[in-house]
Amino acid sequence: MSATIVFTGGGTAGHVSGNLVLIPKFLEENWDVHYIGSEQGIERKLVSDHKEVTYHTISTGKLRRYFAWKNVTDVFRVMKGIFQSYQLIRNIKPNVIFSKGGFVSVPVVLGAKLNKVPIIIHEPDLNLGLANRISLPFARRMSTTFLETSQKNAPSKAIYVGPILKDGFTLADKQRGLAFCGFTYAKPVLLIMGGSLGAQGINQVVKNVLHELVNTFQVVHICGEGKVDPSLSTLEYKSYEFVKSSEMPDLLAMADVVVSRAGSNSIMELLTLLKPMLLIPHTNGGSRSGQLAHAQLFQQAGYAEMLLQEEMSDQSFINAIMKLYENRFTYRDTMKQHENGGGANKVMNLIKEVSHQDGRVQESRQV
Ligand SMILES: CC(=O)N[C@H]1[C@@H](OP(=O)(O)OP(=O)(O)OC[C@H]2O[C@@H](n3ccc(=O)[nH]c3=O)[C@H](O)[C@@H]2O)O[C@H](CO)[C@@H](O)[C@@H]1O
Repeated sequence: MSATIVFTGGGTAGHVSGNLVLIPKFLEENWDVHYIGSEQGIERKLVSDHKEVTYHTISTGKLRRYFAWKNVTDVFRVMKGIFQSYQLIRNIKPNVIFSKGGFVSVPVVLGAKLNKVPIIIHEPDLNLGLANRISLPFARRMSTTFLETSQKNAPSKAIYVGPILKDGFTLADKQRGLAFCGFTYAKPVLLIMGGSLGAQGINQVVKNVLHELVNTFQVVHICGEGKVDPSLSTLEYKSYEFVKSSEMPDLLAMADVVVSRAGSNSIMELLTLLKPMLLIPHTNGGSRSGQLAHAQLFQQAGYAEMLLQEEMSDQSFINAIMKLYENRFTYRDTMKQHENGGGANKVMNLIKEVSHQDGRVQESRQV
């Protein structure tokens, strides 16, 4: 092994996806790759596809910005997680820790700091997430998906790299996407996705207006775990709980227009594939301002239309989709002017640079 890396991040797919892009690249270069995540979180399932990665679990608690009794018990769970991370990292002796954020990452970052292991965090959102806000003072560097984030937060540590996208996006294939859904070229395709955890509000409105949507489109809908309604399935409407990340690029390539939450990775993938998008930002809980800011930025740039969930009705949903479809070529032309490639390689170089600066790569070779 040339060196050892520990990845962390989880809670939603958005806090794992960049890691899933980087892991195969480090494995290819013979790094010893470990992941520290939670027992039940989505990260465990997603990372399990990579058999060469050693997955370690720690106790975690949710970071809430509001008062709840669970905050009290969660303090103890987080303390336990810090202790477990400290011991794990002391045994693994990694050269570097890479954190993609989410609440599971905080104990790992603190455990790394206590072991004096260099930490790099990646911030995928325009506004710093709570976990990364806590982690930033302990991190050596922070890579960012948005240029504005690197300019506004700790510019001496921050480096803009753009989104960490799967290589699959450059090879995405419309025909494979159509075959996956059993669709044809007869009608345009509308892809509806409610973020990696699904979106109940969007699912309900889709159900209400499906009969109208299929007059114009073939519709593929990613609903979230346990939310598929098999009684709605037809030749022109396919729904899935979650689509494997290896299959996602083909599904996006197949779409003529997309309705989506405004999670950072999703909107950057759509921008890369020049997909006109109707963004319905997540409006509950902590990430409210985060997704709203993304949607506003993309709307102002001319890449997207935005519809607020609290203002959404069956009719406004249909109207927004039809407007998007009618103006699809204008959105595409505007998106062509945006350049956001190469993020994964830039982060990889940063990780190697920090590992080497620290001198630990040479040390571990001698062992
Ligand atoms: C509710 C919430 O907290 N949302 C946050 C979460 O979003 P969320 O977890 O939805 O993350 P993103 O939209 O950023 O990314 C989702 C990723 O999952 C993939 N995918 C999605 C569906 C599917 O069936 N298969 C699949 O592979 C997408 O291609 C994408 O790569 O993390 C993002 C990144 O920090 C934030 O911007 C969001 O605000």
